[in-house]
Amino acid sequence: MKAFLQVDHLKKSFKNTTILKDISFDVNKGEIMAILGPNGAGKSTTIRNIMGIIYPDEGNITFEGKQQIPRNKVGYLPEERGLYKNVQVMDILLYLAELKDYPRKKARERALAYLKKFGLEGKEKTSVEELSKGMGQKVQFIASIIHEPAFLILDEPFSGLDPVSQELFKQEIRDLAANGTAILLSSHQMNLVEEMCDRLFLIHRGQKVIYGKMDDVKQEYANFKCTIKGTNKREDVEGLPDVQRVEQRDDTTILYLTKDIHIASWLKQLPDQLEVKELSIDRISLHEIFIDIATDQNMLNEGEYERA
Ligand SMILES: Nc1ncnc2c1ncn2[C@@H]1O[C@H](COP(=O)(O)OP(=O)(O)OP(=O)(O)O)[C@@H](O)[C@H]1O
Repeated sequence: MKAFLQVDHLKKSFKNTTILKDISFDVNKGEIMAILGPNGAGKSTTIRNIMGIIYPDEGNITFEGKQQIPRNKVGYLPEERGLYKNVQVMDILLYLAELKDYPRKKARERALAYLKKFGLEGKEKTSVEELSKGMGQKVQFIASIIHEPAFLILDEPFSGLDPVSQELFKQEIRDLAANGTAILLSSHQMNLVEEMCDRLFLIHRGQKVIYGKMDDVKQEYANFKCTIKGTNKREDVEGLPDVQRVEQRDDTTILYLTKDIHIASWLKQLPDQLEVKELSIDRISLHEIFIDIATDQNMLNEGEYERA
């Protein structure tokens, strides 16, 4: 796959504080790449560097091999929402398309089609300030893709959307990638990231922690967990083989298991005195992997992971 965006050894400090320490990743054409990390990790700072809003202290950012950002080929849904308020929906969409040198007639056609798709048919003449939060977000999303960008940055695209609208956005983002758009997506909604993204780049305190294909990351980090309903003492389960961590709440015990264990064999050796009203085996989710990293639990202490 060909990279549209290449970020190499990005470093950025504000005053005397280093915010980004040697960040490198790329985004290929036709893929959805997630940039993830706890609050304050440096995601928006990375995106602002890519967009040329701020400049890196060190490092290189290239678009199809060139240093200059090809503004007309880039779409950006920023974290800070806000379109001009006192303007009609169609006018703002056409204005933004014009800024990208996109033909007016095509822009109007696309705007109408997207407004219809997102349930905003007939809102062309509505003033932006009269839109609800979710409606405003839909218009801003349309604004970011009206000019058919080859590279799209979406910062928290799902916030404030109802479940139906989330599905619409999900499908649209997938379709854009399927048509060759390179997409960099930042979101705290791990379930959506897990479903949608091809690769992920996870930063913590301005440094890379995980960079790789979603499937490989899950394979590497999504260990099994065993959830048991029943009254069991912590000390009775803590000593069981291959148990890395135990969580207990009321009569539920969750045993986080070590990597690469054989589940059938592990189940066979559970002691007879264990009270089991219900038992389930699952792989931990990206959400749980994220929490482990954000709270500095053991998982990644053995080193970094890269398999992009
Ligand atoms: N203009 C600035 N001046 C000084 N510090 C800044 C500036 N912008 C960001 N920072 C700091 O850089 C760090 C990273 O911020 P950033 O906004 O990139 O995080 P983020 O990963 O996008 O977080 P969130 O998930 O909360 O949006 C934070 O500690 C923040 O306080």
